[in-house]
Amino acid sequence: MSSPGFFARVKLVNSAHSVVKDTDALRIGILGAANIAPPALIGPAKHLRSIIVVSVAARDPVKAKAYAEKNDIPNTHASYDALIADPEIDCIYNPLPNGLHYEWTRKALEAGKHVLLEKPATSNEAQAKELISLAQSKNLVLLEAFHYRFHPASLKFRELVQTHVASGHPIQKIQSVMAFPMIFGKDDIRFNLKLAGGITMDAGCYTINSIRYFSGLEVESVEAAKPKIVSENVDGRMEATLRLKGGAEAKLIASLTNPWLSVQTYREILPKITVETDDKIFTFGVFLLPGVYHYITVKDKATGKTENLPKQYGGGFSTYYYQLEAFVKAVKSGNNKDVVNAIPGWVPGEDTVANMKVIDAVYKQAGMSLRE
Ligand SMILES: NC(=O)C1=CN([C@@H]2O[C@H](COP(=O)(O)OP(=O)(O)OC[C@H]3O[C@@H](n4cnc5c(N)ncnc54)[C@H](OP(=O)(O)O)[C@@H]3O)[C@@H](O)[C@H]2O)C=CC1
Ligand SMILES: O=C1OC[C@@H](O)[C@H](O)[C@H]1O
Repeated sequence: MSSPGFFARVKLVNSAHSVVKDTDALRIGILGAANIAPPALIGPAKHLRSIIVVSVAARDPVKAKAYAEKNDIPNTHASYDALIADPEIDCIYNPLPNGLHYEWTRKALEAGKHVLLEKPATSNEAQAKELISLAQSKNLVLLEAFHYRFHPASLKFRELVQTHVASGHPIQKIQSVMAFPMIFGKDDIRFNLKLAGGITMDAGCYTINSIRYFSGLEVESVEAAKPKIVSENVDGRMEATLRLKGGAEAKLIASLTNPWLSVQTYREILPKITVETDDKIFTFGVFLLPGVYHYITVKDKATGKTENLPKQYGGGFSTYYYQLEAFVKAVKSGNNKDVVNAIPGWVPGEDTVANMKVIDAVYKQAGMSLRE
């Protein structure tokens, strides 16, 4: 497949030309008229024959209708409960605020629906455990939307690191950064404690997930956690040091409060993961949205030379497209474990629980209370 150029990629990842749908296409409904749904679900679904976005429910039915019209969604439901209860719907997309993930995902699973659930999965580890075991007991797919993992560039970077590790070079250090200035207002759900806000939940969940995913190592302990508190028990920036099993040190920086026009913003604006072994430093820049742009470099510590690897744009689709394709495959397989576990980038239930466990541990280490 040839790779499109930068502007073609930006256009493609945002484009929404519709393909003809399969007669047995999955039918998915959206909980809430959320901002993330158009790029994360509605657009990508238009490219896929095997899934149709059939409805959206909002707390205000007028808002749901306007959203449906704007996004070419054929139907609306008068409430979240009504959407979940609809027997014509196979799957639910849950992009509600973090603090509502558990309640509405549980309801959807209880109603027999497969769920694509926005990150972070729940407010804390205990809730994640409950949801995962409920999904397993009902043989339903529950996927936490760590979309970046499914993109060809992420798969390539992981393979690169893992191959080097397997050749006798264990990871010594790893760092993941996702730090932006104040792009959301103070009233945003991300800073609302009642809705399980906080930066460790928001950008932090990606940094933790990427450390675990690319290293293939679990977190042994959280050794330090330094928050910048923006309101009671809400972190606007978090820096933490983790110890991974086997001894490697991991650092995360997550922020949504970097000062505009500062050196800090300049240094941290691009999400970046760096993995260091005894002899090499692997870097994956813009690992979160590699469909738009990314770079992968390998620096040889002895010679100081840096190799720039070919970019992996594939067909130029977004991370969300690849994620949705994986979700559909899992559901279509009947949640067959052999199929699901072989999907590159898949986020197994235990992975979701492990990620929430680290978020809890960061909050504990920072002297903050867990989200509820
Ligand atoms: N995967 C990704 O790249 C991204 C993921 N996210 C995740 O998606 C989720 C939603 O984020 P985002 O789309 O930016 O958020 P929005 O604020 O745009 O949407 C959240 C939706 O939740 C509904 N809602 C229900 N109860 C409340 C309440 N008490 N207060 C506020 N909203 C409520 C609203 O729906 P209604 O229409 O019913 O009023 C609203 O549309 C978060 O969990 C976030 O972490 C966010 C951005 C990127
Ligand atoms: O991808 C993202 O970028 C910005 C964040 O605040 C958001 O919630 C996250 O999912």
